[in-house]
Amino acid sequence: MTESRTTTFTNPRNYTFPSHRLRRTLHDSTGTKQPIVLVACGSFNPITNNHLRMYEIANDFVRENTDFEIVGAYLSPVSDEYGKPGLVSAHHRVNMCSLAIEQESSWLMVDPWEAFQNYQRTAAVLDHFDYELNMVLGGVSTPDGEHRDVRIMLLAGSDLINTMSEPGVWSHDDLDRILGRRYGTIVIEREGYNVAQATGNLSLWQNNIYTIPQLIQNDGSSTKVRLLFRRGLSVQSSLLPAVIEYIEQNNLYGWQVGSGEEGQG
Ligand SMILES: Nc1ncnc2c1ncn2[C@@H]1O[C@H](COP(=O)(O)OP(=O)(O)OP(=O)(O)O)[C@@H](O)[C@H]1O
Ligand SMILES: NC(=O)c1ccc[n+]([C@@H]2O[C@H](COP(=O)(O)O)[C@@H](O)[C@H]2O)c1
Repeated sequence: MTESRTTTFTNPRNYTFPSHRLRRTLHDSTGTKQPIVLVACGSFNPITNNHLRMYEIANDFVRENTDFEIVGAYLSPVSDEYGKPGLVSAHHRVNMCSLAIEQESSWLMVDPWEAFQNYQRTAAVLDHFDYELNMVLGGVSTPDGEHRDVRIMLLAGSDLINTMSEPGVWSHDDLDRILGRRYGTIVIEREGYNVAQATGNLSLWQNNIYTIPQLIQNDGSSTKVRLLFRRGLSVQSSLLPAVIEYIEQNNLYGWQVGSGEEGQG
């Protein structure tokens, strides 16, 4: 790769890049697979079973349809400075993500890098992963001991990719970085956001956009879960038990007059 790498980053205090579940040696012995790491950026307010399901869907898709091999996968909760109405503190959102993956997953990791500092654009987040994985850790190896750089890929729902065609939300330079040859995206169809429509204006980068139609549609969202909480209704099928317990113990998402959330959903 000839593009230059960003190498200057501000880390939160006491930050360590999580790599305990990263696979450092490829399974593939044919030499044809490209190692990739999945990174989903978002509010995770709170993390839902649908967020976790995204990784399963992507894993099946990658195995069956691509020459990629997934060596790691991360959730990257957004900074409090993102300022979305109803966003609970990064501390709670990171804790909920950690509890969820501890309980449910053997391969996902939570990276608190963007959560615990100023707002970082998604392109900068992917640059941070590229730097940590390829410059600091030195990428991964083939079974024969050959070095391979890891390709970072944004894992996203089609609603997020749809915003890439909205004027003023993403800069052309950032889109070129995220969807260019170095990175790329795996897009999971989300009800109400047809994948072809969501990616229609991004044809410049079509070779690096992998779209996955959903076999079983699921219109769940964190917004809907917050609404259920406020109304005192059951959330058992949307969240993991450890996440529900955490929310109750910390009294999150309760009805608050003037929170700006009333009536959304
Ligand atoms: N049901 C779903 N199907 C497909 N993708 C999803 C689903 N829920 C969340 N995602 C994706 O997960 C990523 C992080 O999402 P985010 O935390 O913003 O969830 P959200 O449910 O959209 O949140 P909110 O309702 O608070 O706006 C985004 O790429 C989003 O598209
Ligand atoms: N220009 C950008 O980098 C840009 C624009 C819009 C959203 N995003 C990211 O997409 C995610 C969106 O999350 P929500 O769906 O919860 O709003 C966040 O991680 C946010 O940082 C990035």
